[in-house]
Amino acid sequence: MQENKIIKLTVRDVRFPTSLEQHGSDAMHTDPDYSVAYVVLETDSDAALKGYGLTFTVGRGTEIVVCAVKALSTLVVGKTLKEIVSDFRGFYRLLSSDGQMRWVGPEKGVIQLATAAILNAVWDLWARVEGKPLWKLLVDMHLKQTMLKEGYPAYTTSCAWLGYTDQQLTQLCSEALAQGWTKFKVKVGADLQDDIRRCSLIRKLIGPNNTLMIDANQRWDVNEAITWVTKLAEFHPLWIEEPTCPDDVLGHASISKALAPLGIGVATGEQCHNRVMFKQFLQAAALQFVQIDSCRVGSVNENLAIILMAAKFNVPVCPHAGGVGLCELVQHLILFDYISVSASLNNRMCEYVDHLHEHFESPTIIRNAHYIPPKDPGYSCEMLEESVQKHQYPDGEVWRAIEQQGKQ
Ligand SMILES: C[C@H](O)[C@@H](O)[C@@H](O)[C@H](O)C(=O)O
Ligand SMILES: [Mg+2]
Repeated sequence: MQENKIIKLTVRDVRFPTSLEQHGSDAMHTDPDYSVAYVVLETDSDAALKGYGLTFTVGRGTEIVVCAVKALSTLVVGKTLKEIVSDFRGFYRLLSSDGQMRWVGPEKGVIQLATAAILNAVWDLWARVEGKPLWKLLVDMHLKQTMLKEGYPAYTTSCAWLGYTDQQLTQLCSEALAQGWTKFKVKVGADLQDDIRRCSLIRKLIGPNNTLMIDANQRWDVNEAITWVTKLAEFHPLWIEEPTCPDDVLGHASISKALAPLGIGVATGEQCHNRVMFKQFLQAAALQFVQIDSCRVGSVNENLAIILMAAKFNVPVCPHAGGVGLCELVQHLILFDYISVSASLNNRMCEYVDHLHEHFESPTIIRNAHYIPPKDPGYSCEMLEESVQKHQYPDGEVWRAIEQQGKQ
């Protein structure tokens, strides 16, 4: 391998005004502008190879993540890729345990999101240097024919965001059924009567045999979660996602225990800040579905540890995706899980949200409700330069236009 010295890191604040149409809305995030802190690593390689990385965040929070990435950048610039990957564990610890930065984590919150964006770019660079898509770099073995032929099963969250009307829900759900989707997630948690109406509507539309999941985005207390979900049990959801505070391990365990007789599992992970939290959730039997996220924890490194722990506890991994770029990235990890770890599709699926893929150089390919394994080298993080420029906050043309409208 050439040395590939990293000579520059740039990070940009890229936001999409999704809140204008209530895309992505839920019980806690009523006006999310889907955003990324977008990192590009430049190298001195002959081919001027670059690594692209990102982390997903929402609206104004992006500027804090960008700031954290800048603060970490000195730990990366000047290093060679060879140096990094020959002691990746050491490099991971350098980023996550820097003596002057770890106080603001450690390994959680903004600093961890920033670590994820940088490490995602390093993984992307490495996979590009090897000329392979990341999942192949990880499995580095003969391909499983089923994945190539059929892809990895996906579920959709795009039909039933909390801010969507019943009419929108009906239309999107009917379209999705026609496209072959069989697994659907509905946002719940703001108003019980609304939830009953929406779940009943979607259950009627999808029929008794398709799969339904519900997601409360941390809206309830523990007892409230149990009572509320019990009232939705008649719609037979497979799981309740993020029923309560994402840090409340024992609370999740109580909810899991109470809902088990109803055949409803607990899913969580999109805001689970590190592998130690996942370990506790698994040890306490506090979740029945592990929702890894490509941008919340310390990139591929930490997700591999979580995938292996989930296998040890025999709990299926069903990644969180959507946002900006989360589907693009996490598909690599779930392919690795299937090919090298779980070798099972039982109760397993990967989230898919039909938004913002057009801004990526190698957007996800979905066929018949399955993720088709990506073939382009890298970790699928690279965004279209035009999209980045247009959405860069606050000077990109999209944001300038919105500001103008606000003034009129
Ligand atoms: C603010 C976001 O859209 C969340 O609602 C979203 O990540 C969600 O929890 C999901 O499971 O996709
Ligand atoms: Mg969720």
